[in-house]
Amino acid sequence: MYADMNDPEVVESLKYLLVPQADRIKMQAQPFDGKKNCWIPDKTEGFLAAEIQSTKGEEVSVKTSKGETVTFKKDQIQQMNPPKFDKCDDMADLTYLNDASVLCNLRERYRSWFIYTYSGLFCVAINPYKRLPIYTMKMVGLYRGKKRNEVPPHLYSIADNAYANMLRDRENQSMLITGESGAGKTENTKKVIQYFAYVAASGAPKKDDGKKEANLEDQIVSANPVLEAYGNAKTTRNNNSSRFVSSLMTEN
Ligand SMILES: Nc1ncnc2c1ncn2[C@@H]1O[C@H](COP(=O)(O)OP(=O)(O)OP(=O)(O)O)[C@@H](O)[C@H]1O
Repeated sequence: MYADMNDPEVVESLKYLLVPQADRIKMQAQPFDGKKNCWIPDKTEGFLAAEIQSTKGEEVSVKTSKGETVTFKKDQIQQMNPPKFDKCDDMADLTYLNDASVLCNLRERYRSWFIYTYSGLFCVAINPYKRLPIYTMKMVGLYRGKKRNEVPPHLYSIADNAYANMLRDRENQSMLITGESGAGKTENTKKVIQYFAYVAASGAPKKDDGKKEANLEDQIVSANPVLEAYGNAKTTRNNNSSRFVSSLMTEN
């Protein structure tokens, strides 16, 4: 199994996974001053970008991206990462790992329908509430056997790494899928099972009538309720997680 990067179906899927190089170059060209650009708290947006105008003792006067001038206490302001980190794939790479930078990175990615973002060993998934063309057989081909940094963030990569670890170490692997109600735990669990089904089916010998592949895949997917019941028993409700955000992580 492999993916042809020029295949129109693969190109369409990558629109929902990979930040185009041209966009990255454009983002990096944005003016930025590490001493002035910052995040401020905002009632509706959570955090807003702002520019420091002046500092007086513990008070900092900023101009927000909405054009207002507001004064905050120093400790209410959070440092902003340079534009080269905009829409970054792995938030563990951020220079400043504060709430504002993490949430605003997830928000910016979600605006472009990039629902998966790594945070170190975790993969954060945000519920898109619509079907994205990122769970196709061709996407399985793209992620199969690839290292995490060779492909854009996807839970297929987490699944594939777990599968590779199992084959290499001959050890059982587990995947923790956690998040609040409606975050997408069940959906993502199904996608992981679907990935293993595709991978297992593609390696299975075909019957004389050539129907073996679909057969094995159907069998694995039909075991979904059993696996799901097991998965839900392991799931913990994480009250700290943002609404509709779930995280996935493999453990040895
Ligand atoms: N990746 C996704 N793509 C498309 N739709 C999704 C995705 N993730 C979640 N959804 C949508 O959100 C709904 C809720 O997701 P899901 O049932 O997986 O949540 P959950 O975390 O298992 O909730 P609960 O803990 O209440 O069972 C799904 O029925 C589906 O419509």
